[in-house]
Amino acid sequence: MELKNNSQAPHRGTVEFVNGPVIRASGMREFAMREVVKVGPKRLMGEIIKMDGDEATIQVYEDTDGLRVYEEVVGTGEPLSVELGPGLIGSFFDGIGRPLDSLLEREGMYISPGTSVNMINRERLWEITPVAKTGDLVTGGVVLAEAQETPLLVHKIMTPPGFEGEITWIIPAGRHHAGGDVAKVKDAFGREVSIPIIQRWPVRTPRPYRERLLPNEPFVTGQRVIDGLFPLAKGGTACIPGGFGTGKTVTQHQLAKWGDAQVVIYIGCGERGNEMTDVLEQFPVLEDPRSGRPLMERTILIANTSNMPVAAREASIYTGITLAEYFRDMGYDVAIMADSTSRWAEALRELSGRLEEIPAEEGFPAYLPSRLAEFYERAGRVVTISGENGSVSVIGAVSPPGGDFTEPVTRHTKRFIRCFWGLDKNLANARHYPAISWTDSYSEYAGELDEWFCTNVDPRWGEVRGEVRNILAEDNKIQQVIKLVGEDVLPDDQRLIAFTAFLIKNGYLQQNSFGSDSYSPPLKGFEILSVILEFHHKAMELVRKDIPISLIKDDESVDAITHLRELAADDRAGFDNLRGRIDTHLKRVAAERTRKIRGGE
Ligand SMILES: Nc1ncnc2c1ncn2[C@@H]1O[C@H](COP(=O)(O)OP(=O)(O)OP(=O)(O)O)[C@@H](O)[C@H]1O
Repeated sequence: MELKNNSQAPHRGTVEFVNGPVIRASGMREFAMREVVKVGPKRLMGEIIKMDGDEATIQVYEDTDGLRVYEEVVGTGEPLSVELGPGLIGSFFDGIGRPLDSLLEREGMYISPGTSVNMINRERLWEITPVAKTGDLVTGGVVLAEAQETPLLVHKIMTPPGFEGEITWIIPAGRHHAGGDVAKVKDAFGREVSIPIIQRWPVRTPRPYRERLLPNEPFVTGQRVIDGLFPLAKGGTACIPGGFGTGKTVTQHQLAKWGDAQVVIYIGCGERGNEMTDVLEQFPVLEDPRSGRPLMERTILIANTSNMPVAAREASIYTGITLAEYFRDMGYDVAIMADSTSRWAEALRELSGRLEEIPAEEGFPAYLPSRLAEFYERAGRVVTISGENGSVSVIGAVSPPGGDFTEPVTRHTKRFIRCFWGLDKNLANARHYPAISWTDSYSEYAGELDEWFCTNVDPRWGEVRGEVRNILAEDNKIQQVIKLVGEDVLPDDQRLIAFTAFLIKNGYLQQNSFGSDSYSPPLKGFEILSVILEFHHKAMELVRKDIPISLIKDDESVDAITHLRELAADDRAGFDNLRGRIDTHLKRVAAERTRKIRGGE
């Protein structure tokens, strides 16, 4: 992936023009498109984004204040790359992969321009166990050795993609520095090549895989509205658009904590300075609920510091997704969350303005959709080049100004994602959490995932899901009528639909992230819905026999439906007990009615 031979003397050019994070330089004929360069005496990091003869346009990832024309631009011979190896998990990086934890320690909250530091600490010792042995023939992606990176994750040190040869030396079991080699391999030309533990990969190039798999396994989140109505597949794409304070961050945290992934990559793109501090403060205290250990033991954070120029924010999502693909290649399920992609798109807009490009809608560049596609298209469940199954699921929050889902970032994002969890301001105002709208949201995976849920949860999964959606859609129309003429004029069958929808909303869709209901396994959600639907079917029979809805609703057993979520998923006796009480109540109502009719009342 090298752009040129590093042993050559670096190319040099001259700054001609500075416009914030965008500069133009001359004498650049020898440089390569997308090459990383160091600019000026502070050696600010930049990337060539346009070449025109002898001139190049460079986006600089650091503050260009004080930079002057005629200062030097020096090539590095490399595209923008990340380091891959043990030591990534639990770290905080900035958008271009500089480790914030060690920078914060060294430089404080405001990192000086030109500060360079390795992404992975070379000196750190790891207990490494070889997996391959001398004489093995290896190809790209083969696991050579393993290190217990954190109590929650084994790091697999692999051969780089595209590699082939015979192992002539393998690291012995024991404690080794991350900066060393893991193996030596004789390649097809008989040359002995060392494979380092820490490898590099250019962030804008997707890592290769063997085959894409169908998205037919769910990314179980433990959030009922998602798993039950708008499920995400492993390797799928989702977006969470929502206005200010509607619950994007809480939802992303829930997915990070409970989502079906061994590795979480969280990209915080904040506008306000304190948003980044929030991310850096909130994440380390989050607990992995399944193991009781810190969530950071399977998480990497990428936070864009408020004092970093927009270009670094633009790069952050590529840095994040490359790290995700690396762990996918080890055979892990990885979830990547970007909060919020609107701030990332604003970075694109600002850069485009500086480049004096002709703006498209609302000032965003015309290539906004293709950039969004580049990000979301790197999601997927795949067979890796070494034959393992791994996945990268991508979940992007969007913050549309004023909660308007027709603005360009939300609209274009919708073209590339298959799961849309729209947050509704009215629900958030009514403190219905998660405020995921059941009318605006959709999942294009639901059909493909039904089979998995039918096999692994209950054979009636698809049927129940369909009926619940119908009731909610019907209720939507009924609510419009109620708004106009009130509930009293509605026929009882419609009032029952509205009541069942109320039970679904309050007993199933609402889920408090901060209590014991924070994680709801699919089986529990299914049990709740089946109790609600059983009640609905029996109640509808009574309504058809002209039994007033007021009698049907009026019982403690019916009220108790909205408390079913307090039961544990495997509390079969608890669910059956309520089923029994509802049944007794409805039978009693029917019997009383029959007695009254016989008695001529
Ligand atoms: N699932 C939930 N359960 C309980 N409370 C919730 C839930 N979702 C959101 N909230 C409440 O809503 C508040 C705002 O949520 P959050 O900070 O996630 O919104 P946001 O959309 O990220 O806001 P911003 O636009 O400022 O980034 C939270 O502090 C919390 O009180």
